Amino acid sequence: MQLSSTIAGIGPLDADAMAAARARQANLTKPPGSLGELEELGVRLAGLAGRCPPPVPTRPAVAVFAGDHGVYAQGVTPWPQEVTVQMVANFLAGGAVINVFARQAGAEVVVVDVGVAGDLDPHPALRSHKIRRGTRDLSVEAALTRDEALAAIEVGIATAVDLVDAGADCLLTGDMGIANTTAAAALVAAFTGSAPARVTGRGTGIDDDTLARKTAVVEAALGRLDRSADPVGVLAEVGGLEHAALAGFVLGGALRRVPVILDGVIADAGALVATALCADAAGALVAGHRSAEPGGRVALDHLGLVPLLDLGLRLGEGSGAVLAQPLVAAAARVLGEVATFDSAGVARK
Ligand SMILES: Cc1cc2ncn([C@H]3O[C@H](COP(=O)(O)O)[C@@H](O)[C@H]3O)c2cc1C
Ligand SMILES: O=C(O)c1cccnc1
Repeated sequence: MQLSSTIAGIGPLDADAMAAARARQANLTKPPGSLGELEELGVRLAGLAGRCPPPVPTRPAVAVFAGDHGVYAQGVTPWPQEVTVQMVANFLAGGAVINVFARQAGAEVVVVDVGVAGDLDPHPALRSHKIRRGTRDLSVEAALTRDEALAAIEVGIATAVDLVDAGADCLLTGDMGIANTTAAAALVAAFTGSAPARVTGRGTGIDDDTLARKTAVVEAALGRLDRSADPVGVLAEVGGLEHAALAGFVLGGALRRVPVILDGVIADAGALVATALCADAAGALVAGHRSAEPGGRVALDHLGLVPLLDLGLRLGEGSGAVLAQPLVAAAARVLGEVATFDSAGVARK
């Protein structure tokens, strides 16, 4: 599905449904505001669905977008690049953390190859949309051409639309790609204007020397960036194929008006791209958790999102999004099922 027509189809949250949800929150048998962030989340879910009470999402689907990174060559991660392809096989075999958490939450898992450097055997849960075998090295040249970035965005849009049209009512972001926290840091710096040192973190667990090298790599990429570039131009210069696909996934979810629960820093970076392309896409976003990666916090602040969980997670794969999904369902369910003061005969002054 095309980016331009997708953006044109995304509208704002429904103000009437949100007003109805706020009024209803005030009449439910609880002190006003006592459910904290879940109350505002319920209001936003009503605005997204265009009705109050909003539907309770019961069929979550997580899409794990996988790709490799040319910047791996700069020594920014302690893990071998083959781990990307090996972990994709692990996802398909059902043995990774995301599979375990998805079984716990009753979520479907699909894996989307947008740019894994190695070959993958066909599998029913694998969608093969390889755009190229890994990006170019973002520290020395543009990671992607504009056409490659656009193609990856459109894979993400199509994945979201396809999952929703097949019955999913809540989309969860996932990622796999060794070295992808470097590209995520570069995107967060570019879209928020933050210094690379503030948004570059230890990823899978790097020592001080590697962190210094990783930060210098992000600085080099940012130094090359044309400040007048549009969001797709910025994405192509310093991003990754999975970040691009995640941006499209957010847009596709917003188009279909279902909540999109963000996982960690890779998804947060993708959401920055998506909202730069279409501000109204922000209405579909739910921050599943706050990643331990510093760029995650900066991105969520920029997006104005309050994370539902803050567990020090730094895995990716979609793990934090899947853990947060029951909270999103609970926020919707409250509006439909909690008794009102009148219906339950509970007094208030
Ligand atoms: C075994 C393993 C499983 C993972 N699952 C997610 N990631 C996460 O770590 C990677 C990013 O970190 P960095 O930028 O430091 O390489 C991504 O693949 C991300 O999804 C994993 C990483 C490893 C090693
Ligand atoms: O925030 C994340 O999703 C994350 C952090 C570190 C490594 N991989 C993913």
